[in-house]
Amino acid sequence: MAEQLFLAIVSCDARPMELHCAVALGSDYRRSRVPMPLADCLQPWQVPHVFSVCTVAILFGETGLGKCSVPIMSLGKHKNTTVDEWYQVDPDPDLAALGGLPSGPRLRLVLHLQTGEEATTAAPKSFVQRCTQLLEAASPLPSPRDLPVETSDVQPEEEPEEEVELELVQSSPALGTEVGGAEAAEGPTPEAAEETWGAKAYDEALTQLLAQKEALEREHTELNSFALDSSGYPVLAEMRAEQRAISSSVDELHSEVLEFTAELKQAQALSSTRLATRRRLQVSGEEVHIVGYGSKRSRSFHPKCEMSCSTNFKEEATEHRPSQEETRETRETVMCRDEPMSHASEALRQQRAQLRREAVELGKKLQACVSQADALVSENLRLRTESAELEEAFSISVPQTGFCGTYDLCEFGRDEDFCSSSCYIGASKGIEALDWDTSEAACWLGGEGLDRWKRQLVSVLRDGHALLTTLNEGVLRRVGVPKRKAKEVMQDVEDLRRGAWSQPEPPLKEVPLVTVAEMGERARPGLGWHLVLKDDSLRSYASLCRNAVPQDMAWSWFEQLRTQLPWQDLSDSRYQEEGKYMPRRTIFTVFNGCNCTYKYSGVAVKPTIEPPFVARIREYCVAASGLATQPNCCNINLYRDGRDSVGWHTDDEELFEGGYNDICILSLSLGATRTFEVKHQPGFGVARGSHKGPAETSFAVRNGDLCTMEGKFQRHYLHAVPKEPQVRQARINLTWRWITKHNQVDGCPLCGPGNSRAPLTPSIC
Ligand SMILES: O=C(O)CCC(=O)C(=O)O
Ligand SMILES: [Fe+2]
Repeated sequence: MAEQLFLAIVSCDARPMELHCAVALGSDYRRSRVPMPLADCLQPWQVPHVFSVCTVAILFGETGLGKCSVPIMSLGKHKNTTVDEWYQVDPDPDLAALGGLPSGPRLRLVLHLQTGEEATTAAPKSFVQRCTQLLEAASPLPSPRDLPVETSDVQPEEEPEEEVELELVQSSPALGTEVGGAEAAEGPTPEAAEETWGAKAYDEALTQLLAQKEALEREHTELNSFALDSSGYPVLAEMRAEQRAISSSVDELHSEVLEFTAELKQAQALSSTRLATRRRLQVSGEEVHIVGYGSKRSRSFHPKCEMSCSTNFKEEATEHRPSQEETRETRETVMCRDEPMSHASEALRQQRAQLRREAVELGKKLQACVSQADALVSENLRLRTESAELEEAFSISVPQTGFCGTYDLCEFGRDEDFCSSSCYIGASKGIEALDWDTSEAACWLGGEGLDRWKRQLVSVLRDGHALLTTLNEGVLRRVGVPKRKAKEVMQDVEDLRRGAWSQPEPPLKEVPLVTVAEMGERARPGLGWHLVLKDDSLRSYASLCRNAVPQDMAWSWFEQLRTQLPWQDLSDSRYQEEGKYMPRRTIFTVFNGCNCTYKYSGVAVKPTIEPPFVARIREYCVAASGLATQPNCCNINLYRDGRDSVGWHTDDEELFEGGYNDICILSLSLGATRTFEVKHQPGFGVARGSHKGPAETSFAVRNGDLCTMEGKFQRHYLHAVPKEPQVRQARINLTWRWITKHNQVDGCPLCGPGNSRAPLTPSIC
């Protein structure tokens, strides 16, 4: 449906001489005089979007005095009617900063939002009449009879002249209004306006302000030259000292983490030596058993077994077993008995269990350190931002003293951007190093065995983020670790993770997070955003807004998406029989140059460039949620009927970094009503079968509903849309996400250090 705006600037109660205006709506921009000549008022403005804002700036020559904004939404209730209104002008910050203007002037605008299938480019009669009346009074104009005005209005019957709705806002006495003729009867007295805002007085004030501005700029330049000696700015120096102190605390914490991981490594080494011994002993034990029961296999047991036992084990084994002499004397008897063996292996089992408990404890401590380091890093970031702002204000170039920005190359050989913006010596650094330098990692292996490699790995993973989240068997195999060894390492790592996983997340007051329920309520008050899951200890939230999209619009989007998208049938190589497909159809859209493939549980969904009509749906939904930035990809599912579904899963893929960062996923439901189910993660590293079990929270998702999964939801919770065979209609679901770690393997052009950090809260994502 076409929408166009007619706009006239009738007067400005600041009333200096030679006022001009600049008007912008969407990509259209025009300049004119104040008051606007009628010919300019009759040029319609195409309204690009219901959320567009028309901005009117007032200029004195080239100097901006201020501007006012008219959201198109605010004219929605006055469609096809002429509105005459005074708007407050926000003073230009440069002028306001000089403290010169007591308050902003106001603009008198005549507005007419014209809609309807037959909207023409001709100005509506009521608008033309009103403008002519006011503009003639404000300044000499060409006769309207000379201008190309179409005589028939858009809806002449529905909108007869007498019923024209005019809304007049009364001017404040302080500002007054300068109008003549017919207008004078509607506004405050012209005398009052003259007293306060005479043109002459205004011009003088402006000249004074400009002189004041120049003087301040001179002073500013002088201050800057003085400020080159940073000791002149104790605040800045203090902040630098604080920043240095925090940096060294972060360093201390890292060393602590390194100590913990080294301790763990030692424990692992001890445990694997003992395990190996036990295995050898078990083999020998079996042989004893076989010989004792008269098997034909008659390899000797003692010498071989004893030789292969470590000194360590020998000591333990002798506590439980007869001496060699005794054994020789009673060989037949002893060979029939396996109690000593089972005692020894029981002791080893207990030791192993003890070691695992210790690993869990170490994991907890590690997580506590990681959280503390997180909080310090945020504090550091805050201070850095503040000091950067101060520096910018004073234009001081003081050499950096922290660990950011001082290196040309970071320790992984990346350029300084990689560690400059926050020097987050954490997840991204360790993980990136691992992903990007696999040949380096393989070289560490270099014949020296896994222990050597593990030592290097631990030092690469530094603060433990990657160790806790992204290290998996695949990564180990990629750098050449043999399958069995990779499994062993992962078992230990998962003990560590279990310990860490049970730890609470950092409190909100330390690392703040704003939910979409709050942002949506702020952006669209009364739309109905509320929380359906609030778990502060796990920083996990879900927000819901019923009917965020009006029913008609939602159904028409549903039909458009269903019929126009190139839906794909995916086969999950891990869980699907050959030739069978996942129980839903899918498409993964990307934009802004991203080229990442979406990979999850054995499926690789190639990206499709987001079609323009999907972009419009996205913009609408993001605006309704109050999110500050646009997501850059969307997973779209088509559930053909209630037999289609998605099983328990978490969207913690590396692309979104949701396994360890606060992230946000925004979801729109269209078509049939289905149930959305949520439950806690059973624990990291636990086999998939344990995803069985009932939902803990569930709610219906209906046509036009928006909902979210936020914070660490993807780390701690699972979600699903179960089969509901009674549902006959189709449903489409769009989940918008923010890719923060673009995939190098796919050759995504956005891959690189600058894109590697995940948003910490949805408000800055
Ligand atoms: O259909 C839904 O509501 C959920 C879809 C989902 O979880 C996903 O696409 O990852
Ligand atoms: Fe999901």
